[in-house]
Amino acid sequence: MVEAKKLLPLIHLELIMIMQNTVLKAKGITRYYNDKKNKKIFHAIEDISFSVHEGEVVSFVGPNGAGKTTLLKSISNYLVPTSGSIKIMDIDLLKDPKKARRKLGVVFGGDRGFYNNASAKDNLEFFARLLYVKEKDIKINVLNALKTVNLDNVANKAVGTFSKGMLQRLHIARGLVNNPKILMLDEPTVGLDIESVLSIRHLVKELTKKGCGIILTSHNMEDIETLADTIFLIGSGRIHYQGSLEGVKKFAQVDANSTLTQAYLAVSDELKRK
Ligand SMILES: Nc1ncnc2c1ncn2[C@@H]1O[C@H](COP(=O)(O)OP(=O)(O)OP(=O)(O)O)[C@@H](O)[C@H]1O
Repeated sequence: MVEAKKLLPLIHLELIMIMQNTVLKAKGITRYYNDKKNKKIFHAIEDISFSVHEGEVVSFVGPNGAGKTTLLKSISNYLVPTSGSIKIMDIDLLKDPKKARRKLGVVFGGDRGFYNNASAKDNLEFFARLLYVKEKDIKINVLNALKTVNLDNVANKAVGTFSKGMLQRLHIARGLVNNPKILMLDEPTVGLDIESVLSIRHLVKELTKKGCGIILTSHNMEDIETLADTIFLIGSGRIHYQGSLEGVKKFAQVDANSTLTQAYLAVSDELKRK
């Protein structure tokens, strides 16, 4: 029989390998906007490169207008970057968006986005078809997504009867119907009561255990503190720092017991500078 002691380094190595599998690689992402009023070109994001690995949660933190939305829209195929490359599981998003999109889940959340008179199951089946999920996989994918977010018991209920927390979990299920390797979660806890917030955070952790890479945006710093493995400080369209929560605190030169909010406030002026 193999001793547990000998197995431990192997398990550790396996964990490191899981972390090393890249699910998204963005290189040199730049996006200009045509500022017609002032007759000039405005650089919203400039030369941004980063990777997301299996089971990793990454978050972008920065002031209003830093370029977060532009970046997220670029890497989720809602906006074409002016230059740069984005690979999702080695598929080029810009050259083969339809194929790359199959590996990607995008969750915007909010009160809208579903047909209120239709059931949760029918809504998700509809969105699965829009995402080109194969017809033979639709029913099982939808059921699995509903189970993951703990809504399988209300699969046949009309979405209009759902609470805010249930609706938010349904949004996440919608993002999961194509079994994505990477999930983008935009403000997943906004407007929720504390129990729902905790259930969403728990859900995010469960998804990472299954190997899903997650890009999380949130104005709730506690979400980021509890969930993010890697934090990107973004300002004026550039990444100023990338690292762990501890790393961010060191970068901001705040006490190790400080919160992310305190660390952020210590560098927010610097982030706003051009
Ligand atoms: N369609 C557009 N045309 C011109 N400028 C734009 C456009 N969209 C965004 N911008 C500008 O690009 C910059 C980055 O905007 P973006 O929305 O990406 O920032 P953000 O970090 O998401 O901000 P917020 O936290 O307020 O949502 C801002 O200065 C914004 O005014």
